[in-house]
Amino acid sequence: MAVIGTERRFRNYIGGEWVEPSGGEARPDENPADTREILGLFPRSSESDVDRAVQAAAEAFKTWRRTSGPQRAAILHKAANILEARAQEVGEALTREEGKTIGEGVGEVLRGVQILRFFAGEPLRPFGEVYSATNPETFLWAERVPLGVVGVITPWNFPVAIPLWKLAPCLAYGNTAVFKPAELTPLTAHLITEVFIEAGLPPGVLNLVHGPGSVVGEAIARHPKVNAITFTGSNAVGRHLYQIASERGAKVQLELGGKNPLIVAEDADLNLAVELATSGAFRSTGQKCTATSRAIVVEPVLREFTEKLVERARSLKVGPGIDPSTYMGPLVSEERRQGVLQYIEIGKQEGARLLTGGEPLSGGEYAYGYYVAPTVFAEVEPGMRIAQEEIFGPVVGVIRARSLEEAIEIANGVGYGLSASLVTRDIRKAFDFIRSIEAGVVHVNSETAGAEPHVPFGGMKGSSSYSREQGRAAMEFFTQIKTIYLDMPPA
Ligand SMILES: NC(=O)C1=CN([C@@H]2O[C@H](COP(=O)(O)OP(=O)(O)OC[C@H]3O[C@@H](n4cnc5c(N)ncnc54)[C@H](OP(=O)(O)O)[C@@H]3O)[C@@H](O)[C@H]2O)C=CC1
Ligand SMILES: O=C(O)CCC(=O)C(=O)O
Repeated sequence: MAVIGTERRFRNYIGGEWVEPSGGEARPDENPADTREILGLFPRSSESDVDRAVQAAAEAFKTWRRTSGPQRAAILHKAANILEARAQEVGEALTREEGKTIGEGVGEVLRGVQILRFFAGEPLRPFGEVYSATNPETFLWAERVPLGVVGVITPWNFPVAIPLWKLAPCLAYGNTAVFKPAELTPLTAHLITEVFIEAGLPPGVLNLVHGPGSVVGEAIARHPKVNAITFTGSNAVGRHLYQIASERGAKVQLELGGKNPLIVAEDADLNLAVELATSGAFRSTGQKCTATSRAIVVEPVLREFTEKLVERARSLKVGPGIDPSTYMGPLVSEERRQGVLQYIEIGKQEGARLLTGGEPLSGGEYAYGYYVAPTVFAEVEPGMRIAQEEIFGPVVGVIRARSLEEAIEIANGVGYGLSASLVTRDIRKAFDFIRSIEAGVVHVNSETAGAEPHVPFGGMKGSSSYSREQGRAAMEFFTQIKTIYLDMPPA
């Protein structure tokens, strides 16, 4: 693979201009499939860069909030068309800097296009309600108005889709944004910003500040002029941000982790169940908050399901995501790889049986990448750490259940509640599951991962802060309600 070099220095985008950060520090953006490839150097910005971006966003808010819905809709539509035309290029950049396969990379960009198109429609839809007032001379209504400046802090695992499902509603409802992408995926953030600029977004409405979360993210969360924070990422950082931002009165939205179960009922189509478990556990190298990390299987089909799953996991082609025949790429970083390997050790020490995988892949085409083999554990007990904690890698644990009721109890016995799936042919079992499962996104006969852009997305329990993203539900977070009493002046 070609070494691109370190000559391409990128900048922040603030107040309608590409600007150098205040300090001179830069960070190389590497390809996790081949670390010899450096995609560019990105700013390690400071608090003063954040302040500059927030001031620009606050200034731009004064006019952006007064643009008409159709004007905002036109810009988002144009952004969708531009992104669609650049889907292959942006998808390739995504694969090169994050590691997922090219099919998933381009697919994610096209998902981003759908998200933009949905939210381009939002400013054209009703955004208020008219009431009858006690005084017949009073005109009384309540309308949704923007919040102001929103801090958008995003992770690396969906570096196009997640920023877009936050930025599109943020801007559609009349807010301005300070966008801080993950340090591991700055190039896709740069490309998204370019798309908005080309679509005609006025200066200051979207500001991009690269840099470490502990400096840039923290400064956004603490800034008194940032009215709201929308965050996706780890529980530890999410809870920390919630504390500091909500303490000063900012609105906060968190989308956090998951420990998502796929339950296999006795009557399930086992080939389907194995395919759903494989895709849910190993696509994107397991780095999805919606990934399947527990397969909870009822006893009569446990053995057959497990054998088939192991066989399927062993058959997967692991390699650089840019090769179209690859099923599973590398982990995003060495730190993440070590984190996953540590959990595999913990699983072994806890007494779970490692059936396949469990080791880093090295040599040959793996020599310069962060690869771990698709890993299946059996004899996982519900209380084990590998059955309770988010691993965020290509690891799935098979858990035995004596009945569907017990399977659902095990599924609910974790601190998370993002997504869950049941494989069954029995409609009664499906409804029992739908009613009793503690998850924000429920699937029957489909995998735990994936989300349509026009419907609410988010988790229960420790997986989110109750609010939902995407679809019309996004309006709840990105707007506030203004109630207006307009009395006719005396004649
Ligand atoms: N729910 C989900 O979709 C995701 C969950 N995770 C979970 O988190 C684990 C660790 O992943 P990681 O990428 O480190 O997740 P983080 O929560 O650390 O990162 C998410 C975003 O928050 C930023 N951030 C980090 N620290 C702070 C801070 N103190 N104040 C404000 N912003 C901050 C990060 O910046 P920076 O770029 O500097 O890291 C990044 O932009 C994963 O293993 C997984 O379990 C991770 C990604 C997505
Ligand atoms: O399953 C999906 O497509 C969305 C997953 C997600 O939001 C995440 O991993 O952060």
